[in-house]
Amino acid sequence: MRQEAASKLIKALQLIPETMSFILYDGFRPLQVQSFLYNDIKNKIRLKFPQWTIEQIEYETLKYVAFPSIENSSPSPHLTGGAIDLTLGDERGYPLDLGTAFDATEEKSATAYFEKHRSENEAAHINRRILFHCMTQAGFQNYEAEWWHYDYGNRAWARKSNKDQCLYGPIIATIEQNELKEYKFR
Ligand SMILES: C[C@@H](N)C(=O)N[C@H](C)C(=O)O
Repeated sequence: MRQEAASKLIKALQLIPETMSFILYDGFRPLQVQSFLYNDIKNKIRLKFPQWTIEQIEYETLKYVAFPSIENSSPSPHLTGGAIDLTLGDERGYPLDLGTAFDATEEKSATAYFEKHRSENEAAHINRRILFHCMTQAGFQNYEAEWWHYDYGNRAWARKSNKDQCLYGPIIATIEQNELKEYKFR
């Protein structure tokens, strides 16, 4: 992650109850990884809804994964180093119940789902609130379709925080044989 975004994450970690921990999934992603995820999730949605049109499949895909882009004007959030996917763990680092699996492409993944369906899963309702309040208090913005996705400094963050400008553009990384060879900030 970018340095300031990482500092904000440490701040959020200091706000969660002592009996909890953070489990980090994805921070910065190079374009190849974003492209892989985009195609993978699109295929899964195609298999789940074989009767859907291409437009419906693309619409649903874009709910759960950003279009892979290194354009200065519209980089995918994870390509900026300002996005983080995470969940809460217990004190030994075992994941707590947040209501769905990470990356589940379903209605229940929406952060506020349990606000209206509290009785379905009281623990997930409380855990999502804890994650949300600690992350937003530290300066992150949540992506409403995914309880695990938070942004700092990128375009999504700037838009939701009413800032005129974002802090981070894309990070252009060269990957060879699954290793990061070189990167530059934009
Ligand atoms: C794929 C999922 N973990 C994710 O990161 N989704 C958001 C929308 C993204 O791709 O930026």
